[in-house]
Amino acid sequence: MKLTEYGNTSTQNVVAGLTLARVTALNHQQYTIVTDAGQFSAQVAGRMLNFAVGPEDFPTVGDWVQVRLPDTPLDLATIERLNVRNTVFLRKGAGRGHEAQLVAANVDWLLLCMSLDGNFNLRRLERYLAVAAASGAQAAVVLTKADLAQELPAQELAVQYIIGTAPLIVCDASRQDGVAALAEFMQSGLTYAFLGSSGVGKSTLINQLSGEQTQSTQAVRTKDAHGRHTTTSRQLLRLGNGSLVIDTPGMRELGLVEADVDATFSDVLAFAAGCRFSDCTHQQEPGCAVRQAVADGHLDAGRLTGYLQLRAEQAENVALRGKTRENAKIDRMFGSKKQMKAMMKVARRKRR
Ligand SMILES: Nc1nc2c(ncn2[C@@H]2O[C@H](COP(=O)(O)OP(=O)(O)OP(=O)(O)O)[C@@H](O)[C@H]2O)c(=O)[nH]1
Ligand SMILES: [Zn+2]
Repeated sequence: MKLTEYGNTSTQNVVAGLTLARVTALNHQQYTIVTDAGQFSAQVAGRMLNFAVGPEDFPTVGDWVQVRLPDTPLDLATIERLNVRNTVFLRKGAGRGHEAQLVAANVDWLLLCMSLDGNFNLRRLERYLAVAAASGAQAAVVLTKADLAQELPAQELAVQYIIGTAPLIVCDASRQDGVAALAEFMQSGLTYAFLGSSGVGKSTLINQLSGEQTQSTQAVRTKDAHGRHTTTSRQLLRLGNGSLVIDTPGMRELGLVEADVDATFSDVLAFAAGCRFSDCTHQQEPGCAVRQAVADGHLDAGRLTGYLQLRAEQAENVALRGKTRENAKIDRMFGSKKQMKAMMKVARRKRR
């Protein structure tokens, strides 16, 4: 095995005694890495754990890392350093927490998957595009289950309007050559991450792309409470054509963490330039050119709804993130907010 088969090797200097590696799998804090010397299980060095402030400080699938190799191949390698990322894809953690969750790093193309059946939703696609725009990776849209589409040409047109010049690939995995267009799109040496709601057919596409070749490295699958198969761990696979693929767990909902909403709504912004007030929220102000465009039929009302929704969510996130950061800083400096208050009390007493 050659590490160069696992992507365009990071150019960062490797510290003496350490070895360059790429993270190819992550399952419950257990890493799998590849190096020129082969594949190893790995753990994160204690030193890295101590200095980690947020989830971004931990390696994730796709990361380039520097490791200390074990004496025997059966022992764990130790990840000592995390190389600077070209791109990173974050999502809001599941549940009530606002912690960001790393999905994948050093991805060249995000393949935003949406099925053409009942799951088809343009507002959700806008959400994925906004997150993709902030990731640094390029985005392409993959429409799946074409065999179940009710009105394929109209759906394609609607998607094309939203994504502008981004590539659009339509797949029908129920047909023999249903993923041929996708296979042709994917280039050797580049890293692709499939993103999309649970059940849109990501794993099916990946299996068809890889054929028999990845049997031994198949993503770990477990049955969830409902007895459905769900992708639970993330894995970077090398396809026969040399391209690298990251399957990500299906998401019920993609929460915005880092997002570039404006980048996704150039049509809305173009109309907004004509609003009477430069800080127009396009909701009730007089002289709003965006609402006028909707009234005149020049702009789809759904676009404005999608834009306002994502903008509001983004604003809420920025505020929340500031708070989370502040708390993390306090914890780092004082151990906890309680300790900080106790120390401030002592300091005030001393000053008197
Ligand atoms: N009719 C039809 N069914 C498909 C197609 N592609 C996938 N399916 C079916 O859709 C279901 C879900 O497919 P998966 O590939 O497991 O979906 P996934 O996106 O990987 O789901 P998660 O692992 O939960 O994220 C399976 O029953 C597939 O057989 C398609 O092109 N046409
Ligand atoms: Zn306006």
